[in-house]
Amino acid sequence: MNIAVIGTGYVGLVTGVCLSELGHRVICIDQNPDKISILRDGISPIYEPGLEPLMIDNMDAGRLDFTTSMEEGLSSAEIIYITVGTPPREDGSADLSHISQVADEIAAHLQKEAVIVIKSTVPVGTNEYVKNRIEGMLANPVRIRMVSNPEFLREGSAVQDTFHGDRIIIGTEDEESASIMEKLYSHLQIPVYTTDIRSSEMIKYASNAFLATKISFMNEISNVCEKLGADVESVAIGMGLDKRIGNQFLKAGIGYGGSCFPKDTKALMQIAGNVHYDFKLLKSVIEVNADQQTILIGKALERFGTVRGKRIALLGLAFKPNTDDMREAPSIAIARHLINLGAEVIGYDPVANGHAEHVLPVQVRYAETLQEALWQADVGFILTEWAEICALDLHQVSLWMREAVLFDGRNCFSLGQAAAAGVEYHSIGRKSVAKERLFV
Ligand SMILES: NC(=O)c1ccc[n+]([C@@H]2O[C@H](COP(=O)([O-])OP(=O)(O)OC[C@H]3O[C@@H](n4cnc5c(N)ncnc54)[C@H](O)[C@@H]3O)[C@@H](O)[C@H]2O)c1
Ligand SMILES: O=c1ccn([C@@H]2O[C@H](COP(=O)(O)OP(=O)(O)O[C@H]3O[C@H](CO)[C@@H](O)[C@H](O)[C@H]3O)[C@@H](O)[C@H]2O)c(=O)[nH]1
Repeated sequence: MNIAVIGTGYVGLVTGVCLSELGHRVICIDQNPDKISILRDGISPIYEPGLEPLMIDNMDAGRLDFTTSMEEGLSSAEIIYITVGTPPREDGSADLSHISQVADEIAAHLQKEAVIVIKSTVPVGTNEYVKNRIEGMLANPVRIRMVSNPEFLREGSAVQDTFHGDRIIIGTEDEESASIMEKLYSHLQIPVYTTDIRSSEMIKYASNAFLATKISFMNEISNVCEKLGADVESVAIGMGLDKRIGNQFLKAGIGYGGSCFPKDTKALMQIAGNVHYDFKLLKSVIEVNADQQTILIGKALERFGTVRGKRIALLGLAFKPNTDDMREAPSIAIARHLINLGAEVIGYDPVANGHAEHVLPVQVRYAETLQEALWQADVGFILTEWAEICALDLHQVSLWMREAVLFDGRNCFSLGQAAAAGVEYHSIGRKSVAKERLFV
């Protein structure tokens, strides 16, 4: 089929590339000319494992193209995906200005009947709003069909998730659109669940809010574990053996970050508030997460009294491993806090240093390697569980650092590893390790 994808961010680019890999002819449209020019040169503007080679293969096969022109992009499209951003506004509600702008452009340039698929995460009722907006402004009187098809990919494993996701959700009001979409995805061995549009829009927010709840719940459990001398890693394993609970998303840490959970939980609060519903549980999930993001600083202050003048290495800056995305990364709040407290901060991330420079305080310096970051540091904060960080030889670390005190926000190491290496090690929901012994 001929497909146009509007927006070439994490979702749009991955969607466009994967659909072309399935044999469809895809043109990706973005208003950012720099992005389109990079893409045309066969370079992915985002770090996403496996994406760039797949993109190049499909460009070479003549199935994938990029443009800034809506007119060109929409000229032969049978299916139009909307994948532009829906960032948070000041009050937490979703900013739909990019969606509205795209609706206007579709109305101006659409020349023949098309299925319009909203993949962006949008508040309940947005598909209806977009349909009315386009129909109200159509330059040519053609039929449009709306489909809500929320995206569930995770950054860092986006290509894998697209080809092997748990489910595809299709929200539509007519059977023909449902069968067009089912046919489109028929090469993927992924269960398809078709429902009405409003429920489909809600499934996306409910799913993210539920996963965020799991994380905040485990973070609170970890805080209680610390006070009682229990080990949150063991607790999570024991809980996860119950199939009703499941063993995923039980990892305690320094809170969830990224472009989705923080934004979508706040948006769902607003969506509920708009219909006069006070979503108390979700409010707590958000509050717990805000506190958890800076929990390592509390631990450091408890240990040292002050961090003024201490040289602190932040290991991992992106919000999770295998991505360069810094949106709502816990490292942002942590770096700001440490700088305000008078610490000297040096950051290291295998791929996100460049992006971090734009969002972390200017006082933060950057290292090219883990060794450079840890060299003569008083304290190390582990913020992202990159494989390279979890593979560190702690004995070696103790030789590089001045004081060899680690605060691990991702529980990358076992307590035995830390004790054997002779580092002082404080992690999440577990006993601390003194240089010679374990202590509570
Ligand atoms: N990032 C994720 O992992 C993820 C996963 C699932 C769902 N989502 C949702 O998908 C949507 C997109 O997220 P993202 O992370 O890909 O966003 P992004 O910010 O990375 O990309 C959005 C792209 O849209 C382009 N754009 C904006 N307005 C445009 C216009 N009028 N015409 C053409 N292009 C335009 C921007 O230039 C940008 O390249 C959001 O609603 C998000 O919540 C994101
Ligand atoms: O047990 C866990 C799992 C995750 N996290 C944190 O939660 C955040 C989000 O992680 P993850 O869900 O893996 O990454 P995202 O790319 O943000 O993906 C989420 O957000 C996307 C955008 O909506 C959805 O499409 C995905 O299904 C959903 O998992 C990260 O900061 C993780 O460190 C934890 O703290 N503990």
